[in-house]
Amino acid sequence: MSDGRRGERQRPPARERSARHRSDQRPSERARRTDPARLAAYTAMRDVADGGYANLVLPKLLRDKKISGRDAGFATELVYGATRLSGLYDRVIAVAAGRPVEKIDANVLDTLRLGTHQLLGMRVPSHAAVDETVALARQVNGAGAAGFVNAVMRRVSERDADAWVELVTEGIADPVERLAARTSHPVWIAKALRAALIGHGTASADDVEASLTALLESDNAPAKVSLVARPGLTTLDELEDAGAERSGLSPVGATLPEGDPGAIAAVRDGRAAVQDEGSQLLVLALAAADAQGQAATDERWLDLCAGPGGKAGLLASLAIERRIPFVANEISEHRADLVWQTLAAARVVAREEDVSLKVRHGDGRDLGEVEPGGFSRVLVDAPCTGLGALRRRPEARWRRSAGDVAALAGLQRELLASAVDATASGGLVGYATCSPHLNETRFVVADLLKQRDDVEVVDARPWFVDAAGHELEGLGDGPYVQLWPHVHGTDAMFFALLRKH
Ligand SMILES: C[S@@+](CC[C@H](N)C(=O)[O-])C[C@H]1O[C@@H](n2cnc3c(N)ncnc32)[C@H](O)[C@@H]1O
Repeated sequence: MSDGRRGERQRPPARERSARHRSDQRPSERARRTDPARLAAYTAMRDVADGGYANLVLPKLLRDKKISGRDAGFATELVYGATRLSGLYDRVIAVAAGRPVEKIDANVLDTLRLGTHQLLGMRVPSHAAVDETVALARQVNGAGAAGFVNAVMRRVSERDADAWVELVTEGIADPVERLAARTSHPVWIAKALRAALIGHGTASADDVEASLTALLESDNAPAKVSLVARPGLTTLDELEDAGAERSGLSPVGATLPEGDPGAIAAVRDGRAAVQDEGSQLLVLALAAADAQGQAATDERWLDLCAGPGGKAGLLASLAIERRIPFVANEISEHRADLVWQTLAAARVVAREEDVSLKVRHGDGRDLGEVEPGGFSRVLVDAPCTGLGALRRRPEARWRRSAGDVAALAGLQRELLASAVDATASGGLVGYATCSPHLNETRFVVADLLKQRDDVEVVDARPWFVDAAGHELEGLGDGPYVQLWPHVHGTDAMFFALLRKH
């Protein structure tokens, strides 16, 4: 369970409140409204239920409501925690309410999830969690619902988190299903991650349970905010001056211990960005690896599916430093616009240095035909399920389905084949996903190798070490690199390096 941050704010001392039962309170007191942070958290939960993304809707809400500092942190933990752990909390709520959660109004259920997270996942004192949740329910769900919420919350507060987890999972016989329930993951994801840990050689079938437990638990822990200092555009010193700390993992990476990254000037104007360090390392590795033949003498780089432009931002700055032309391609017009904006600072420098930097709006599957052999290095950061970044996207695990893996399979293979076609002899293709799922990673590359003999796999591990500038633990037996949150502290990025003959 994640750490909470606070108890009560703007409230009378606990002694005064706990001395009286709620039914003894004056009506005016009973009608008290909840605080802005909890209200914003509830609003964000409802927006997410309507299809929004927590990492987009919540920051906007907090800005609009002028909620900042500790209150913003509290609201964020509430929304992220209650969303991630909603699978587990729904089991708890069902027992406490004496009815399946499907029989509870969806608005009321979100209120209960927020309250349950305060009780079981944060350090909010029980009486504050119950009182504030009832106040929230009265405000947003109505007086009738508030009575029900009060009863359920009181029942939830009777046990601690460990006791509840034990109670709601003790009847599940299958160990992976039980672990999935304990860590609030859909069973299909727990099974796919288990297969990935074994299939990538990170764990053996005999000892996979410990790794799987650590991996699933890492999905429930807030990810640190990682920044990239785009070379030639800013420096780690500038980020340090703005409060970031050098990370030690990526040579261009830093961690922001607190505060809004958007408040940092270098981030605001695109010289730095928020970027997972696994993503940084794979871009640096692709740029460092040795191209051969024509590709080595006539460099031109391509990011085949670049939107919204995180990796393109780093690739472009490296390309400009080496005076190498760079193209970022993206199929979605909106996301191609985002790439254009992401590259704003790089575009200025590219113009000054007279280096070609282009954003192309089009289908990457066509590029191999449109520009056969036209590039020395091609990055395919393929559309994927994102199962390696669940800690950053709290709602993602509940939105994805096993069918998504199959639905993306054809596109991933076509993009990789097109990338190989677009690569010059001796050139390199980097195939990356932010998912460790075997069907999106190794099996995509294996299918390519079965179908063509003009490409070979290069061991990516030495280039990661070269890129990092220090040894990296847990890179496995190669030739692919699979990073893990519980091992490397990064998203579970997969990277395959291929050389065209
Ligand atoms: C995983 S994201 C890329 C993330 C990006 N590299 C970054 O670091 O910000 C995959 C991107 O591929 C794009 N995409 C999907 N199908 C595509 C296609 N046929 N051709 C080009 N891009 C495509 C998606 O719109 C999405 O922006």
